[in-house]
Order: sequence, then structure tokens, then C-alpha cells
Amino acid sequence: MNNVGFTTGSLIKGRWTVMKKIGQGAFGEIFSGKNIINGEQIAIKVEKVDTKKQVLRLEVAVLKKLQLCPYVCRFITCGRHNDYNYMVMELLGENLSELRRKQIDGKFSLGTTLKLGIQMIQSLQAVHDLGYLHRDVKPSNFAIGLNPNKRNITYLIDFGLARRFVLASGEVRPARESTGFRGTARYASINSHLSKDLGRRDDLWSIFYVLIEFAEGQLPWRKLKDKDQIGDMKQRFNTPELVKDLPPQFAQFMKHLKSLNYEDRPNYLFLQSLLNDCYSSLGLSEGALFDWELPQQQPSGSGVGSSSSGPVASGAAAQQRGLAQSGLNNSKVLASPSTIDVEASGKSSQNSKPIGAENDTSPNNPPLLRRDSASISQIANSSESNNKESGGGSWNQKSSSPRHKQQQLHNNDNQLEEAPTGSHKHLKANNNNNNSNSGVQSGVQPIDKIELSTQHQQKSSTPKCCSSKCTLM
Ligand SMILES: Nc1ncnc2c1ncn2[C@@H]1O[C@H](COP(=O)(O)OP(=O)(O)OP(=O)(O)O)[C@@H](O)[C@H]1O
Repeated sequence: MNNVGFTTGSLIKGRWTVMKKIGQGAFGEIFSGKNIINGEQIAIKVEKVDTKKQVLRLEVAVLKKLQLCPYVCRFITCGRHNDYNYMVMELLGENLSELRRKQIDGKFSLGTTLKLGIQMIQSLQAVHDLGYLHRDVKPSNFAIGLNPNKRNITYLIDFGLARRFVLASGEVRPARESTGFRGTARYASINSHLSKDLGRRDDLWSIFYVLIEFAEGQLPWRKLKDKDQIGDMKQRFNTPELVKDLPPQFAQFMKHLKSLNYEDRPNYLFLQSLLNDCYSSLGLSEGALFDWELPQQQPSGSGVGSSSSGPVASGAAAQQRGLAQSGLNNSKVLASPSTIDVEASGKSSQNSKPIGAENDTSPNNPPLLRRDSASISQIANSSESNNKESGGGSWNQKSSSPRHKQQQLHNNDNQLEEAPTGSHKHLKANNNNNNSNSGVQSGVQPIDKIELSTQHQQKSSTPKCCSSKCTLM
């Protein structure tokens, strides 16, 4: 992309100075920058105004509506500068694809994988409960916080392929007969390969594949480029064989996903409980550090999130990592988990804090959920499982998380992962079949219209900072 108008030193609206390019996606470029008035570090996503398939408008619309979710990147403002539309947002740290590639053997420890899985499920649940599908879940679309005290929080980014899946009535939109492929080939669900309309289950399938890659360092179809071949291989591996080298909870995870129909609400709590149980069986403490917080895994400084997580006691931390990597179930080794946390991270209040109740989604208490009484089978059989969805918009708006309060106050592994394919970018032959069997149109234009036409209904949750300024809106 010829980025005239967005070069280092450019000043946007007299407030945002552009620093350096930090990301290149299929749909635009991302720059780091700074608010010259208050010094806040920011990220700016830009898209040329004459780009054939513009997605920033949709992304802004979705991101604004998701601002109450503590696991979604904070939106700051948007507008137009020279020949570019831009969106200013919170600057995050490295994405999970970059972090995985920095690990020994290109994989995360099982402990880190499980904790990431729990956070990722929580963020997707929040998005779904607000009535949206993400449709491009992949490691590079999750980034950790930039500040040292947020490097244990994973934020979902990139809503360029998001889609509203509920009608104004709150019911799930009827599935379209054929929609074409949506997402990124490596992580897309089999349904996407089959051109089926995507539902909440499909975002969870992508999380499932992501977690396998995190834990094993690879997926069986990693070397394939052709999306149809990848789809074929996913079908072949659509059995517990895919997770035979992982703890049994992964097979149970898969079983639950397989049980879901298009319109079903996944049992997010059950899936998190599985990961939580697996984590407990490793004997790791709730406050255990993520792999990148451990001393030998400090970022090299090349990424945007190169902050240190504080002083370390390398022996304890390395021991923790070794245990997690090996998957040993030896709780005695970690007999003093809080000591390890305190020594290793220097931020004990956060990492060694007991985790709250199952529905606690506080970002400062993110890694695990406590399952005190209900057994997994009880949870699986609860009313949350396989219910027919009756409405979205149930994100916990009473969240007392600091992030939530803050929002109210002021409001690539891309070569490896491949670029996303979706309605915005690859309007392929399948679009001929995009007519809905329900009369709901498909493709980017109708989706945009739906997104934008629903804006006013949700205005109360829209940050004030941009309501009048956003030329994109
Ligand atoms: N707020 C942010 N802070 C820091 N880095 C970011 C931020 N937003 C995006 N990035 C970086 O830029 C990369 C690309 O961003 P994004 O996914 O939004 O663009 P895209 O054009 O939609 O990409 P893709 O084609 O991969 O879907 C991300 O993987 C991430 O590394």
C-alpha cells in the first residue's frame, strides 16, 4: 500500500503523531503512534479511501459496540486523513502468533495454552453475547496488553470480518444456504470450508485449532496451501486422533463442538471448565506466569510490547516453565506457587490473587476459572448447552472491572497463518449462491448496512469520544 499521508512524523488531527508501522494485514496497515497531548501510546489502522472493499467502516462499527467487553481492544476515534480512513485505538503488545514463534520449539507450554484458551473463550463469548461473530479467529488476531500489568491479558482484535448473527428480534438469523469461505484457511472451521453459514460454534472451532497449534507447535495441515486440501485434511482429522497426544479434555472439547448445530449457543463455561481441569491436573498454580513472562522468554524488543514483566527469580520461574513444558503432574514442585509468582513477576497482587467465581470476567483476574462444586458433566448438561439462542446483547454490562470503568470514564505470523478470506476480500464464485433462504442478504454490503443501521439502537454503549467526530460513521 502506498501510504502517503501516513508516514513517521505525520500529525493526524493535530493530536495523533504517527510513529512506525507495526502491522500489515490484508485490509490495511497498522501504525504505532502517540497522543501528543497526553502522551498516550496508540495504534492507528488505516485503509485507503479508494480501496475497493472497505472494511474499516464495519470494523469501527463493531468495535464501538464491543467497548464494554474487557477483552477487546479499546477504540479511541476514527476519521479521514488525506486519502485514508483511519481508526485510532489502544496500542497493544505482541500478538499470539509472534509470541508463539518466539518460544522454544515454536509452541507454548500446556499451562500457557490452557490459560490462553480460557481467555480466548471469554472474549469470544463476550463478542457472541453482543450478537456478533468474529469469523477470523487466529493467533495474530489476539494480542497481549502493552503495559507490564496487562501482559497477562489477551485482547481480541480485527473485526473486519465480523458479522451480526442475531435479528432485531434477538433470534438467530436463519442460516444461509451457501456463503462461500470465510476466515483464514488454517484455522477456519470445516463448515467454512463447506461454504456453510457460520455460527458461534465456528469461532470456537477456530479456537480449538489454535489451541492445538499452541500446544503442539503445529497442525497437521500446516504445510498445505490450498484451502480445499486443508478442508479435506480437517475432515480426515475430525476425530479424537487429532488430539491424541494432548490431555483427554481436548477430545471432550472437540466432542462438544461436534454436538453443536448452527444456531446453538456453545457451552462456554463447560469448555473453560475442561481447560481449567486440565490445568489443575498439571499441578500449576492459578497465578503461574505465561511463557513470555518467564525470564528466558523476555521479548527481544523488536515488537511493540517489549516491556519487561519485572524482576525475576530465574530458578523458580524456569522450574515452572519446565514443568509446564513437560506436562508433569507434580504439584510438589510448585508447593509455594505464590512465592514463585511474587519472586518471578514482581507483581504478586495480580498473579497470585485467588481467582474468582466462574463468571468472573475481570481482566485483572483472567487466567482461570474456579469450578468449586459443579462437575463438568453437570455443566455440560446445564441449560447453557445446546440451547436455541433467543437473543444477544447479554454481555455483563455491570462489570466492575477496572477496564470497564476506564472505558466509561473516557471513553505476523501472517505469512504462516495466511490472510483471511471473506466477503470483503475474496468475493469468489460462491457469491452467486449468497442469496439467503430466509431473505436475509449476504455479502459485505448488506452486512454493512445491518451494522450501521443498528448503530443508533446501541448508542448508549457508544463511547462519547467519537460519536460526532467519526467521519467513517
Ligand atoms: N491495537 C493494536 N496494537 C498493536 N498491534 C496491533 C493492533 N491492532 C493490530 N495490530 C497488529 O497488526 C496486525 C494486523 O492487524 P489486523 O489483524 O487488525 O489487520 P488486518 O488487515 O485485518 O489483518 P489480517 O489480514 O491478518 O486479518 C495484528 O496481527 C497485530 O500484530
